[in-house]
Amino acid sequence: MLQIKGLKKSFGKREVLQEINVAIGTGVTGVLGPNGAGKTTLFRILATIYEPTQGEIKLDEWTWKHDLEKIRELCGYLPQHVGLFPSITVYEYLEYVGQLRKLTDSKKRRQRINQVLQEVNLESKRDDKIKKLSGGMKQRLGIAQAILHEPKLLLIDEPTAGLDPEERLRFRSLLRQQAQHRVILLSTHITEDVAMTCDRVCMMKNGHLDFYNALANVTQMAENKVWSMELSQDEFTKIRDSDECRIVATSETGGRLSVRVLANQRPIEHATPADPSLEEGYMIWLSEN
Ligand SMILES: Nc1ncnc2c1ncn2[C@@H]1O[C@H](COP(=O)(O)OP(=O)(O)OP(=O)(O)O)[C@@H](O)[C@H]1O
Repeated sequence: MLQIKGLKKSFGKREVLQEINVAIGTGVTGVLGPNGAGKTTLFRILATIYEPTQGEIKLDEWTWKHDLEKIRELCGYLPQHVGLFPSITVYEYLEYVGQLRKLTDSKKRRQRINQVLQEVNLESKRDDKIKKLSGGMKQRLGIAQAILHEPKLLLIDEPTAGLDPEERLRFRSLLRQQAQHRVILLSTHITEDVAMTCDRVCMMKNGHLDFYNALANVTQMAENKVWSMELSQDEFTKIRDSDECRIVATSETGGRLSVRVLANQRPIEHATPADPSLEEGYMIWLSEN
């Protein structure tokens, strides 16, 4: 269990994290938030790169204040931009990380590398130079370096940006496989990553964090606020320019526009209520926070 109490972080006079209080168990927890919300700052504190300005963090019985070395052993981190060495092979890189991570017994280290290569499906690439890997393969190697020492807390910062749909699916299923005995935090802007991968979700804005125990609680925020309708061009222009409505999807068939709109009131007489998505719940949360 990861417990964060009264966590604050300031850079100079700027308060970037404001009084974060949350307790997170095993499984994948999404951390959704727009640019600048404070997600990376939170992850860097958890990864022991930044020190908090105030507050307590605990993983099971270990604390960030008193057990820093132990926390470093228990924590795996895939940053937004992982520094892989292009001219060495996949295996050589994991050998290097294994030594940094104090896997000192060479036989056990070799076994663990082989096991992880299998888990992330990179066995056939083990002797390829890193520069030859695709973006998705590099992200999978990023996960491999983060889980090599079998961490209890796994921090993954925006992993699917720039991946093609197939690699994105593969990455999501890899994360799910890792979730059984670990606390995994997945930072992302992409609600679909959360919908497909996460057991629960936190939402961050301006350094403030709200925790939701089930994704359905976020989806529900858009209940009775999503409408679908067909519109003429004139009607479309009216709705688009209205302060009361926000168009979230549009498609065109035979000159008529099918539109999905977020609005507190029925935006036009023939609009029908629609089932909300996680993304729409998130958009409502963003507009209200
Ligand atoms: N080292 C630093 N010094 C000063 N300000 C910083 C520093 N690191 C981050 N910030 C500021 O803190 C705020 C939160 O940044 P952070 O990178 O944590 O957000 P984020 O949610 O990860 O955003 P993104 O999705 O764009 O990565 C931003 O306004 C950023 O400019």
